[in-house]
Amino acid sequence: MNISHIEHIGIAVENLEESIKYYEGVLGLKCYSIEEVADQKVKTAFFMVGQTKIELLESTSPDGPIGKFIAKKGQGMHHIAFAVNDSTEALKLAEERGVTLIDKTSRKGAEGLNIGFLHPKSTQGVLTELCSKEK
Ligand SMILES: C[C@@H](C(=O)O)C(=O)SCCNC(=O)CCNC(=O)[C@H](O)C(C)(C)COP(=O)(O)OP(=O)(O)OC[C@H]1O[C@@H](n2cnc3c(N)ncnc32)[C@H](O)[C@@H]1OP(=O)(O)O
Repeated sequence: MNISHIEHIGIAVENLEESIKYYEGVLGLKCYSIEEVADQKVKTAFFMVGQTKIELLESTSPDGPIGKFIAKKGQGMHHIAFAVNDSTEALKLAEERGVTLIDKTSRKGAEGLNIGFLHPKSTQGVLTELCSKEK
């Protein structure tokens, strides 16, 4: 699997602008990027914390994964993302080790990374993302 570090922690929020005010105004972090990822029906905002990022996720549609998550559970921690060398290889390995995949192969996520998700029902309750840089 070769996980090198926690790439980011994904947090579902109702309103990106309001949440950015908290992360900047209270915690003193700096939002360095806002990006829409149409494929995932989200708008993201990123903050660097050491080597790890916080990724805020606002839904752009009620039927997207974040829209559905917030409707059921409200705002809060949504997923953990690990940096790996090759996300498609890591997905394959996870499947061989008995994990149910959401994505069979990688797709494009924020910041141009190749990403894929493991189903929380087979990862001890935590939605898990594997991501790697384009080689
Ligand atoms: C931009 C990109 C990036 O980083 O670059 C992103 O982050 S995109 C971030 C947004 N995209 C994604 O999350 C894509 C992957 N997610 C998905 O495909 C979906 O959200 C699923 C995780 C499969 C959930 O699907 P859906 O909402 O249709 O099903 P559901 O609500 O019935 O959930 C099925 C079961 O999983 C649980 N469940 C749902 N979301 C969960 C989460 N975030 N963490 C832990 N458990 C979770 C539910 O409680 C439920 O358990 P019970 O059966 O016990 O009630």
